[in-house]
Amino acid sequence: EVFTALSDMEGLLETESVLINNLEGYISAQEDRLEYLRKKMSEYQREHETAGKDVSSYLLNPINAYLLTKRLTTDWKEVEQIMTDDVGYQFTQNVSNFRNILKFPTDEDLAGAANALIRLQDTYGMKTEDVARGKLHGVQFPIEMSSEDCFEIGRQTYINHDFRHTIQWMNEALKRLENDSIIQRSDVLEYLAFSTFKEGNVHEALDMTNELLELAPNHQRARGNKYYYERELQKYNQKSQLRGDDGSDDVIIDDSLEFHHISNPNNYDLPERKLYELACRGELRPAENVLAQLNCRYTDNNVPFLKIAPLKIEQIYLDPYIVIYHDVMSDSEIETIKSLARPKMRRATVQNHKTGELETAQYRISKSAWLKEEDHDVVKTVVQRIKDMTGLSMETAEELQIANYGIGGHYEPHYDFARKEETNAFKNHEGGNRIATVLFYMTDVELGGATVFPALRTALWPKKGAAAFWFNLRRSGQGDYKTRHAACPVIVGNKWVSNKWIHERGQEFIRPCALEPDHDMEF
Ligand SMILES: O=C(O)CCC(=O)C(=O)O
Ligand SMILES: [Fe+2]
Repeated sequence: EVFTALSDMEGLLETESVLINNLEGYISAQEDRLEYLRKKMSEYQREHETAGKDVSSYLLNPINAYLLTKRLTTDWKEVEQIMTDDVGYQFTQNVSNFRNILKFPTDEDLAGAANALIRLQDTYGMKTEDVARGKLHGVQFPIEMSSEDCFEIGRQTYINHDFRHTIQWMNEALKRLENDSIIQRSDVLEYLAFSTFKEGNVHEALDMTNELLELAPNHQRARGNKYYYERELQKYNQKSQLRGDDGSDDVIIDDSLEFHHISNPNNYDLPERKLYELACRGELRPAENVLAQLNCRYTDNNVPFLKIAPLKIEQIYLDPYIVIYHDVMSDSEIETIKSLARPKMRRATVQNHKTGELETAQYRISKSAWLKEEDHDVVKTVVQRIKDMTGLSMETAEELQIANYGIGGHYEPHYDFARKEETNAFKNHEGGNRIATVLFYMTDVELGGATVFPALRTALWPKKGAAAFWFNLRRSGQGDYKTRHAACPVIVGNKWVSNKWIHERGQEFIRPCALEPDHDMEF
């Protein structure tokens, strides 16, 4: 699939330009053909008119007699031939050939891309109307979706049984419907009515179905539905008469409600999902007393090389310890790493908690690749730099992982360390658990795509050349549950990151563990 990484979607524009050229060729072949027929027609018309002025004398001339006969035999056969000629054949043949040599998205890609839009809408609380008008998270882009575009998203959410979004998108499709639209008002109404019913509003579903039946009186499914909705309403009314109310209020789902429901960011008891969303939107910050202790500084870690170019460290959080190192990967290193990774990129997998198997999942959408130090000197240099930055041993660290996120690409809240209950935990990894994570940002991201720590109310915004570093384990060796973090969906931009997971073994004398469990010392 191509939708999981932006780097893979670039080829699609090339495909499109080839298809446009082919269509252009087809149209001009058709035009040539019509042009030829039009010329023939006026010739015949002219002759025919001349003949019609004086029929008998026209035919008295043997040449005219011959020409008329010829027109009605060979000439008309030729016209017939041209009319039945399959000009399209060569061009459709071309398209079949393109399918073998050019990159095409699949139905799965279409579903993935539509789901990505819905995910963005939910995470960032964007109104359907705004998205359809090209307004994303407050930024206006020169895009206007057509009725068909909205209908297609609605169809996708319908397939996913997501009736709430189906209603929203079908309503947008309805608003945009024009006389020359490919889809019919009745098509939209059918989806809209059924989803409205599924969301509990039977009255409205019935009204829509009646409207649909006015447009298409013989619509069999609509007739069936109408009967069904009426029966449902009857049953409901009978029940409410028994209860003694007037039965006129069925459940109304107001989809505008969710957008007016604003979580108060100062509420410290929000569920993780809300914290995650607010952090992704840039609406959360740590408490003042946490922020007050932070600083930015230069350090050389006593590494000779860093004395010349000291590290710029920005503290983000103290417990757990999270920092950003600025300017630790150069543009040329980034380019080299991207080109080494590109041919190896595969859809990112996650480990199944129970079976330990690697599998793809909706909650992690990106493509990734692994690079070894032997692959290129630049990888070796970068790993050495991580060692200098962190002072930690790279002996038991994993290879460098490179990831690219597509539109809507994300990684929902997770821990980088393995938990005790996990079957195939890194506990079995000879290097022990993942003590720390280094995450290099290899691009800026125009909109969205932050790395967030919901429990810490903290968001890190991708900045090309910078790297985030945090400890996943407490000094006791126990996993630090406050390090749960996520990659927010990318709204606009191409997010490339690379990370190095550093393991416990080899760090014993560098970051000694505390004697008492969970009693943390200053780092
Ligand atoms: O890409 C990000 O911002 C975070 C990625 C991450 O957490 C991971 O790959 O484990
Ligand atoms: Fe992670």
